[in-house]
Amino acid sequence: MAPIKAALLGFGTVGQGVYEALKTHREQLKSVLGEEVIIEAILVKDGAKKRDVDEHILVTTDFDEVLNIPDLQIVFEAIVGEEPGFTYLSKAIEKGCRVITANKVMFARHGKTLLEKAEAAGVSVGYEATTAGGTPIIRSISQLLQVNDILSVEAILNGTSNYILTNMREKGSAFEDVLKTAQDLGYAEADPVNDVEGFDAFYKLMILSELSFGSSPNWDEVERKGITEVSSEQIEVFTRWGYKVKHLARIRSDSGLFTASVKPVLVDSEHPLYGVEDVQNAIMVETSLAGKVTVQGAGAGKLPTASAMVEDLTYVLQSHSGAAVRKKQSVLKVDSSSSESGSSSLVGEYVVIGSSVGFNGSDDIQLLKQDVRGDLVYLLIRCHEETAKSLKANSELVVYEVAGKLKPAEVKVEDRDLVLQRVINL
Ligand SMILES: NC(=O)C1=CN([C@@H]2O[C@H](COP(=O)(O)OP(=O)(O)OC[C@H]3O[C@@H](n4cnc5c(N)ncnc54)[C@H](OP(=O)(O)O)[C@@H]3O)[C@@H](O)[C@H]2O)C=CC1
Ligand SMILES: N[C@@H](CC=O)C(=O)O
Repeated sequence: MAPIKAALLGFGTVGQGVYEALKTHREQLKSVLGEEVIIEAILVKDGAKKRDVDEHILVTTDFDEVLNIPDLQIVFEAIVGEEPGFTYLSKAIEKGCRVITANKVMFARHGKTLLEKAEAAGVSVGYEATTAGGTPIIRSISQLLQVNDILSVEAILNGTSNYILTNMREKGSAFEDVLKTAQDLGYAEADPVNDVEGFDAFYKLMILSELSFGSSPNWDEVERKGITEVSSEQIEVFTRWGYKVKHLARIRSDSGLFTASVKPVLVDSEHPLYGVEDVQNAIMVETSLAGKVTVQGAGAGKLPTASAMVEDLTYVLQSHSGAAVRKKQSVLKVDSSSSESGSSSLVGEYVVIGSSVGFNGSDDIQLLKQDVRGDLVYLLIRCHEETAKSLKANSELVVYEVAGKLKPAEVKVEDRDLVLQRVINL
């Protein structure tokens, strides 16, 4: 039988990982697929750069040369940005190729269209690598949880951010130094602003939303924050209080009404994602039958990401449908909101940091812990969600939510006057 002809778009961290994995796992692939997989062409941006690849491989900057390869079956895409990735994959699908992508910026925006195009063309799209690197979350949801309804997803989705936060806490490293290491290790995006400002985790969350709920919230209305505001001093105070800062991406759909956010949140040792460290990602999916299912693995890097792409080979070669294979849940009403549900009947715990923190006029604040560092006051408080919202709106204050502490308002908020007195007198 003839070998399976493939092309590789991009030869950076991920592209090189795919190239290496196909070589080192050639026998395993052959026994699973029944054929060898041969890379015929590699598309790059800089045609002058020397590439260490087998002689028979066409290295080009011209995508048409790639498309014109006779009997091309697979296109792996690992380039950067929405375009030209979307156009290239659209053309490849129209030509009857199966495509496998790691490009989440592109897939978050155009995934639905690509899946529809693939459906029409009778081919399939593998996108496991777009979300959480080597962690097999896409196929876990799409193929192993087809009957369950998905109620919510709570996840650590950016390996770079988790790596930075872990190293700041455990080794006392400076933010910029760890970011540089994450870049050297191939974890970070070509523009690391995508990682540290929360865009990357946001795109992944939107991909998971489409897959889990069949739709996603209005992007502009999802609260998105990165980790650049998290300081070493904050981490030190939180550690003494028994908390870690984790960059959490969360989405819930209640009868089609979304609640979603991507931001740094404090977690205590009871939280299921407390122990997820370094470049690891973890995704906790709350389901109607199976309860909470958590998948954890390397969230970034050359070989874990390549693993996701190479594992997609079996899926795209065996499946003839481009559609997201998980059944769509009925969406009664699609609305969007920020992290807060809008209900004032919830009480949660928050850390508020500021140089002069006072809560005059608030009627529901309970002080749980406090610390003072130089000019800054750190307060752990319990209050209504609405109060937290107004604190967050104050640009003089930094406010972190403590995950898992939002509870119905029957939780008693005690000693209001006494607490207010203490807070104001700090
Ligand atoms: N790094 C990781 O851990 C992960 C990355 N991803 C995603 O995978 C993709 C690739 O990431 P990564 O390998 O880290 O990025 P790199 O910056 O290391 O590599 C990007 C590659 O794409 C090529 N490229 C960029 N733009 C074009 C273009 N317009 N036309 C042709 N080739 C182009 C570059 O060419 P040249 O070599 O000539 O510069 C380079 O080879 C991104 O979409 C990223 O978000 C997904 C999961 C994990
Ligand atoms: N830059 C990303 C790479 C994987 O998607 C990350 O750090 O998670």
